[in-house]
Amino acid sequence: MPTTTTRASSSFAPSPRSFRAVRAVTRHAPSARASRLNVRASGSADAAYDAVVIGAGVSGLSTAFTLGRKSPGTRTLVTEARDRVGGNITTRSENGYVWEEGPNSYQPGDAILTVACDAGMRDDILLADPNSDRYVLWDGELRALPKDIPTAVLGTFLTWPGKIRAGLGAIGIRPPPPEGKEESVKEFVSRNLGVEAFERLIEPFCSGVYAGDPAMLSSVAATGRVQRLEPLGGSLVAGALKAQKEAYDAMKARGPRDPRLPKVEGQTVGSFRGGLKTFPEGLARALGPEVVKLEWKVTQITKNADGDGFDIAYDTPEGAKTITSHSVVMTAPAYVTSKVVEAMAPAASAALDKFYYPPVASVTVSYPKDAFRLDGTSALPEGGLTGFGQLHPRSQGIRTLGTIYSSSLFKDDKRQPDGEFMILNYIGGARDTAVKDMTDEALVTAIHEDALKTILKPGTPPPKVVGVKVWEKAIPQFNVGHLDVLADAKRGLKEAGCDGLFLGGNYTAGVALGRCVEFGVEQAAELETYIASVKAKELAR
Ligand SMILES: Cc1cc2nc3c(=O)[nH]c(=O)nc-3n(C[C@H](O)[C@H](O)[C@H](O)COP(=O)(O)OP(=O)(O)OC[C@H]3O[C@@H](n4cnc5c(N)ncnc54)[C@H](O)[C@@H]3O)c2cc1C
Ligand SMILES: C=Cc1c2[nH]c(c1C)Cc1[nH]c(c(CCC(=O)O)c1C)Cc1[nH]c(c(C)c1CCC(=O)O)Cc1[nH]c(c(C)c1C=C)C2
Repeated sequence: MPTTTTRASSSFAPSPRSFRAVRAVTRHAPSARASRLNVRASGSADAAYDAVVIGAGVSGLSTAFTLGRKSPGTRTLVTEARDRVGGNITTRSENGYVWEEGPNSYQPGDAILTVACDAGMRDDILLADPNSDRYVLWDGELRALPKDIPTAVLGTFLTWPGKIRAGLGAIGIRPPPPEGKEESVKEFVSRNLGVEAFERLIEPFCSGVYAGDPAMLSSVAATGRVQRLEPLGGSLVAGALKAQKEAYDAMKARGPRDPRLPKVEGQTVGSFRGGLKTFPEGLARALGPEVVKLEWKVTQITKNADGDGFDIAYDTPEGAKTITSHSVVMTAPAYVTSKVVEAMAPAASAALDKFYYPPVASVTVSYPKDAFRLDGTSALPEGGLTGFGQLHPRSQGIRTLGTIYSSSLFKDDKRQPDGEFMILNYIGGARDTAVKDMTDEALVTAIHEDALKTILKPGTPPPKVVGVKVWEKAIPQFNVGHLDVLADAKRGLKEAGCDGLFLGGNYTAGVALGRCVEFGVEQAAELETYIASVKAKELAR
């Protein structure tokens, strides 16, 4: 029997409590509403807030936290539809297990580490063993992804013809980029590095980051840091050298690294003591309950009658409310934002509705430590697996996209009972959307049968089920055309006169947690400038 199962989409499912609230309330006419807001002596409605951030995932919380630190006087509110903060970050704990239902770790860039230190979480940061291997299944064998160029050249990950093709392509001996055409990841990588490198290295990477289809993902939008190397240097190698120089110069210009930040080595990834949710909960605590409002579900945003901001309508546990703000940062998913701006900015709404979020199920199970085969991966002295996890290219006959070795990743933070080893399996994605209709039992059977083919000893009985979560709309796909659609959405807002409404969140920033935080920090600076300009105009009136 499962320890726990949850089935919910990443979109907000209203609680029975908020349904009751919606039915009970009589909506206020605009004139009555104005009387509930700050009213100036002149009688016009004053904006109650300088900035309202919608969504208390990492993007929204990082924006609000940074804004609060940079401009403490700013009247800021964060509103969240669910009864908890974190958004996709959902760490669960029960019966001696601590497990992640959404993201499992982050790349420890300076932005996320700095925000964590600023919010008092320095001692909670966990960094995994920098040598943790990522394995890719190929021809029945789990092969460690090469960590550097010498390992890629000397190792067995690619065949000799594959290595030669990739090497020649990387130095620029390959077909030129097509003029005026946005390439998919599959087209870009196959052209630059050859089909073998694409199939063995990049196709599984697209699963392990987007649960996506590399024939649909855009090379410029989904792998921008790699894609830009070709135009930067004329080839991937020349571009990488130039990018390295740029990064070195930028580092020198920034000055010495903040001494509070932990040293980041090799391929390490990060988490927090007690799981990833420690981070959003710590940010929400630092902001305080007056700033972070839970179960406040935005239903509509309109421009306010005075033209100096927005009216934001909510369903809340206390009934319907409308507040006003000079600026709004929308970090809810694109399909939510599309609905709430529809009346005010129909063209932006239509663009936002185009972003695609496929379903992904995360299935966490636990086996006795000695259930694992010790070939393919190295063994802990007492059994079990070491490393980060494994990915399964679609061509290899395994339905599960990949498996995280949860018990090996952050060993110092005990997350399962003694004698057991817990793994987190992701299944579904853009090329297997049927997972959203599978029962929890069918999902567990699917991942167990796959694990028997790769890491379990033959005959291992079914696992203890720790938790099953189906994300019906999991990760936005940065598919071909993504950047154009995003530009259309921004243009639609501008043309509808919505200056002061900013689009944020993972479909704008990038899907990595670290990137969402970095974007939140950047957005806070943009907001600060915008609010200052609104206040200057007010003073001049
Ligand atoms: C299964 C899975 C695995 C992942 N693995 C990783 C990983 O290992 N590493 C990594 O870096 N990233 C990973 N990601 C991606 C990462 O988790 C997300 O990109 C990131 O958490 C997005 O944060 P966000 O704040 O932009 O959006 P969200 O987390 O989606 O936050 C948006 C918030 O808006 C709220 N909201 C929605 N509607 C309304 C409304 N009407 N009114 C008010 N609020 C509303 C939502 O409830 C939510 O809290 C994974 C994602 C998934 C789904
Ligand atoms: C199989 C499904 C998924 C797994 N993780 C994700 C999905 C959809 C989501 C995800 N994973 C990573 C990121 C952030 C990327 C970043 O730039 O920081 C996201 C959104 C990190 C990541 N995970 C894997 C790789 C190769 C990367 C890139 C950076 C790094 O090397 O750390 C590998 C990997 N992901 C998953 C598994 C099972 C796996 C195994 C090796 C699950």
